[in-house]
This record gives sequence, structure tokens and C-alpha cells, in this order.
Amino acid sequence: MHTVAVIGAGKIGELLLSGLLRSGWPAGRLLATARRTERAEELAARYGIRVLKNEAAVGEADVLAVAVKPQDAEALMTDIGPKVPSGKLVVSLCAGLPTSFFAKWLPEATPVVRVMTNTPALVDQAMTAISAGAFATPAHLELAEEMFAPLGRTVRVPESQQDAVTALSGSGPAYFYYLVEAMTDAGILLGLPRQVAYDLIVQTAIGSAIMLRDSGEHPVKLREAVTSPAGTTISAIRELENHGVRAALLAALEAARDRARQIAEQQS
Ligand SMILES: NC(=O)C1=CN([C@@H]2O[C@H](COP(=O)(O)OP(=O)(O)OC[C@H]3O[C@@H](n4cnc5c(N)ncnc54)[C@H](O)[C@@H]3O)[C@@H](O)[C@H]2O)C=CC1
Ligand SMILES: O=C(O)[C@@H]1CCC=N1
Repeated sequence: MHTVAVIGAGKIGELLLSGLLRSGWPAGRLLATARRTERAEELAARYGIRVLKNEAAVGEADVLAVAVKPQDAEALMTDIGPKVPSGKLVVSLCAGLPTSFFAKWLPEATPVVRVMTNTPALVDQAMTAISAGAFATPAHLELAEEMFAPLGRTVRVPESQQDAVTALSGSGPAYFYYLVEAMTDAGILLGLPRQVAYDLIVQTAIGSAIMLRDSGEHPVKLREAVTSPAGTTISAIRELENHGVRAALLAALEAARDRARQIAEQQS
């Protein structure tokens, strides 16, 4: 079994650590690094893992899961890149950054796998897309899948699609939470107590999501089944169309994809 070091264990790094532990990955095979001492102590106490300095972790682990903000990746790689022994696998969780970004600092031919996961990893329902960089072999992709499969679903995509994936599923949970927040407000507008409105919409979201996953039906069919002639739903749909909600979603995801590209340009 491989030893994985989560380099920069913030929100996403902690999701990976906790997911691996829930899946039975031995604590002795997990390492983490953190910038602040209090954070290091917190992680060690919470998960019973060793939290080391970056240099010690990169020396000891076989797999380096880089989970710092993209804006912190250059400083991190300048620091640790020359100290990474050859033969390690680097798994980047960073939005925007191509695998070629990391090659600049790593020993020649170090395999890099780029992944984009999302926060439902906390409940083992993540969507993780995995791409091979130049030197990553099928065995490296399998190892990355072994790490992320316990957190939810995994899919392989060409690296050229990762910015779109980031816009769609990486940021995706935020759009659904935004929708729930806005629909709860709508319930308040219609006179419902906040908690009642919230409970109604959360259960409706869960039920709708499970139907999307399990029914095998296209979302258009599922929506048509709710939309009665001259009924209530079509009145709401007309307003969504009048307010350009579909066009807003297209523009929003394009903006997220463009921001991922911009992050890469700013860091290169
Ligand atoms: N939050 C999200 O939903 C998602 C985030 N990501 C990606 O995951 C990465 C991390 O994001 P978050 O966890 O949200 O950020 P975060 O800020 O919570 O975590 C990053 C951690 O890295 C630490 N760090 C920075 N430089 C370091 C260094 N030189 N040595 C050791 N530790 C260092 C920071 O102290 C922090 O704890 C980002 O690249 C982001 O693009 C990917 C998918 C989803
Ligand atoms: O907002 C961000 O940049 C990160 C990447 C995907 C989700 N959160």
C-alpha cells in the first residue's frame, strides 16, 4: 500500500484525508502538511495521522497530493520541488493549473496526475475527474482512482477538459447551494416559516437528485412530468425563461472556465 502525503491540508485536503480514513486507508499510510502549527496539531489530534514539515513529507510519501490554493503553488513548488526525490507521483488538486506547471520544479519525468474533485466528498458523494499528465501511466491513473473512488464517483477525462470540469462539477455544489438559498427566500416571500421552506426545498433537491441518478430518464422528461397543462409549474418556468436563467447558467459556467484559464496564465 502506498503512503499519501496531503501537502497543504486545508478544506479539500482534509476531505481527502477523512475520506481515505473512512474507507479504511491506514492512518499510518497518511501524512499531511500545514502552514500553521495550530492547524497541524488539529489535524494530528483529529485523525491520528502524522503532520510533518513539507520536506519530511515529500521524502517519506510515495504520493504527494498537492492541495494548496493555485496562487500558493509556485511558492510551494519553489520550496519543495528540488527536494522531491524521483519516482514520486504528484497528484494535483489545484484548479486551473496544468500538469506542465509542476514539471518545471520536479525531477525530469516525474508523473503528475491532475484531479478535480468537489466538496460532497464529505459524504462520500464527490465527483472527481482524473487526467494524466505527460509522464503519468495507466498505473498512476489507477492509483489516483484508488485514492478518490472511496470519496464518490470518478471519471477519466483528457487534461484539456479539466477547466470545463472545474466550472461544472468542481464549483457545481456552490450553484446548487445558491439555488437552495434563493428558493428558501422565495418560500419566505410566499409566507412560509424559514425552517419549513428550507426543509421543503432540501428534501425536494435530494428527491430530484436521486431521480436524476436512478430513473434513467432525461431531465426534460422528468420536468415534463411535473409540468401540467395550464398548471402552476409552467407559470414558474415562463418566469425563469423571461429572466434568462438558462442563459445566465451558460454565461456563469463560461466565466468559471475562463477564470480557471486565467489562474493558469497568472501562475505561469
Ligand atoms: N474548495 C473547493 O470546493 C475545491 C477546491 N479545489 C482546489 O483545492 C485546493 C485547495 O483549496 P481549499 O482546500 O479550498 O483551500 P484552503 O485554503 O482551505 O487550503 C489550502 C491549504 O494549503 C495550506 N498551504 C498553503 N501553502 C502551503 C505550504 N507552502 N505548505 C504547506 N501548506 C500550505 C494553507 O495553509 C491551507 O490550509 C485549491 O487549489 C483549489 O483550487 C478543488 C476542488 C474543489
Ligand atoms: O472556487 C474555486 O476556485 C475552487 C475550485 C473549484 C471549486 N472551488
